[in-house]
Amino acid sequence: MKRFLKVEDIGDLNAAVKEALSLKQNPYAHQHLGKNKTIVLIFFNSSLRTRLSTQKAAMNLGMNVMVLDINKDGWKLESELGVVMDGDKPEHIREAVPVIGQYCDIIGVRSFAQFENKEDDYSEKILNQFIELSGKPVISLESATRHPLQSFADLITIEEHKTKARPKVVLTWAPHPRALPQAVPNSFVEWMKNADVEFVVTHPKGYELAPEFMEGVTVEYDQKKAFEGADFIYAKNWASYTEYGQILSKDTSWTVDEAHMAWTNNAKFMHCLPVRRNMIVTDGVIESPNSIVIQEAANRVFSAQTVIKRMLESI
Ligand SMILES: NCCC[C@H](NC(=O)CCC(=O)O)C(=O)O
Ligand SMILES: NC(=O)OP(=O)(O)O
Repeated sequence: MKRFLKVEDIGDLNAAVKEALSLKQNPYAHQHLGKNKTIVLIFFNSSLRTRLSTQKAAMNLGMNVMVLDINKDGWKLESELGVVMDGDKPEHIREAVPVIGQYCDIIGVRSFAQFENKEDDYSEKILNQFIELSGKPVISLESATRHPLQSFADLITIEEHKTKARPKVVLTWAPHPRALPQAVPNSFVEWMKNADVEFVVTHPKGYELAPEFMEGVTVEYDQKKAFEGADFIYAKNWASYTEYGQILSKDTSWTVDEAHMAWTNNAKFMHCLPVRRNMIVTDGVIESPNSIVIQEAANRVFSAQTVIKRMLESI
């Protein structure tokens, strides 16, 4: 595997989940695979889970791990061509990325949507420069449009907790004080479309996700109808795609509380975290026995470990 940016990169989903669950059973079975191999994790944005779980995954495989918070500890990077660099950015991404490539065997990069320009975000301007210029396999640690390690962990978690062959999974928008990227919902849609689940997305009007992700996906604007019969509720906020990066609603009637969960088929509650309590979800729901957010975060190690293992096997 040369890159992990989207669902197609992992191939057969059942095989991938099986491999992840086998690594979960025996995390150190391949600890010699990564000997004398180095992974560099570059963060343009904050992280708790992705940083720690990806480090842990690489360490389980015996790799050396280097992590750089590029905005805090590196030089601020210019990414435009033709700029006279007389401002606050001392280094160009076109030198920085090939240099990073000299120091490692695999690169992970986190670079969120910046909401300045929809085309720049949706063309994955930053991530693509890592692919183009590093000369090394690249793993997305959440890009402008996708968060595939999260969605892979979500799928593993659904597989572990489902009580029927084809569960109903509902992605629900929920309110938030800030404008958040569409990466997590886009990716979740992409993975659920390819999984054996009944999948419904619910959100207020104006929060339609990009058509390239939503083709063939059921949208139910009535949140109660969407929740009826659900086995998994996956909550997430995102800012508007059509009115790019705008907050159109902070309607707290969309907050997932006990009354919402009562509409479901005793559904499990999921969220990628970090989550703002009593905006996205109430204390009661996230602390209830049906909340599987910690198990979901735990599976981040095994989604990452599956991907890194496959990359090491193909180096
Ligand atoms: N990696 C998981 C989610 C990361 C990011 N959340 C955030 O930025 C939350 C920040 C806040 O709550 O202020 C997102 O939605 O894409
Ligand atoms: N879920 C997730 O990616 O968390 P972090 O942003 O903390 O890495």
